[in-house]
Amino acid sequence: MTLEFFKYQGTGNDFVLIDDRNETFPASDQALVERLCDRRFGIGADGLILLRNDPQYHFRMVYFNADGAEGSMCGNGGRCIVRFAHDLGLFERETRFLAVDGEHIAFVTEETVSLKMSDVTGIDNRGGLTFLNTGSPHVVQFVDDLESLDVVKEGRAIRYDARFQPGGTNVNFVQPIDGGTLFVRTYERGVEDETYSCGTGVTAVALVAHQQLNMPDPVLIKTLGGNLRVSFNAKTQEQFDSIHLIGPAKRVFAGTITV
Ligand SMILES: N[C@H](CCC[C@H](N)C(=O)O)C(=O)O
Repeated sequence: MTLEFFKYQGTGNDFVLIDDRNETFPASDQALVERLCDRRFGIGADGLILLRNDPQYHFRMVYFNADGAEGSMCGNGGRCIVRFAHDLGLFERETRFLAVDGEHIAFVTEETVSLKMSDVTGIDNRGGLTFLNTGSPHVVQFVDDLESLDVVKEGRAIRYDARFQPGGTNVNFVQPIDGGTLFVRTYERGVEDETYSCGTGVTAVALVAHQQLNMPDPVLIKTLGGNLRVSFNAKTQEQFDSIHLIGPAKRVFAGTITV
């Protein structure tokens, strides 16, 4: 079988995008998705995303982590599929689409995609670790020297910690740069490695920084792959709506692969 694919990236979080409006992609073949995402034996990506039709929306997003399993919400992937749908001509400036965590609205400009994220209803303390769900589960931990932190080692220990079983969690390490800017590095579940950026992760970080450091809206985030902005409305200290993740998302290349 020959597959046509597109490669997109949003602040270095990279994805294989497939136009699957005719629903021919074998989505239950986990080994195939894993192989397509493999950086040596496949195309290489942090995840794979199918663009499918939906009767009530411009499109539906189906997201798989690099391990081939269907994942929870992916913020950078969401921004990339919005750019993809725009490149396919499915909408002009504003879109409504469906993802695993429900409806999303997004706006595109030449440079950026602004994606409305799900509302956040709580921030927990799990035995000393700050945990919240922004569409995907995230731990947020402040550290002093993020540059030299072993993110894979420290992140993996928390990802598999008993407090977050059975699903596990993504893990974000954060160091404030100034009163409105944070440096973030993320260990991603399902990729089982550090990625260059994680959209639901930096969203979680911004909300926690508002709660714990009084950081005002919007929060600016620096990741290994570039800069993002998170804007939000704080209803209480741990409830947020009108959350938007804003930053670049670009097509890198297109290709065909025989599988
Ligand atoms: N990179 C993604 C997160 C994917 C979530 C995934 N790692 C999981 O929790 O299963 C993002 O930009 O939000």
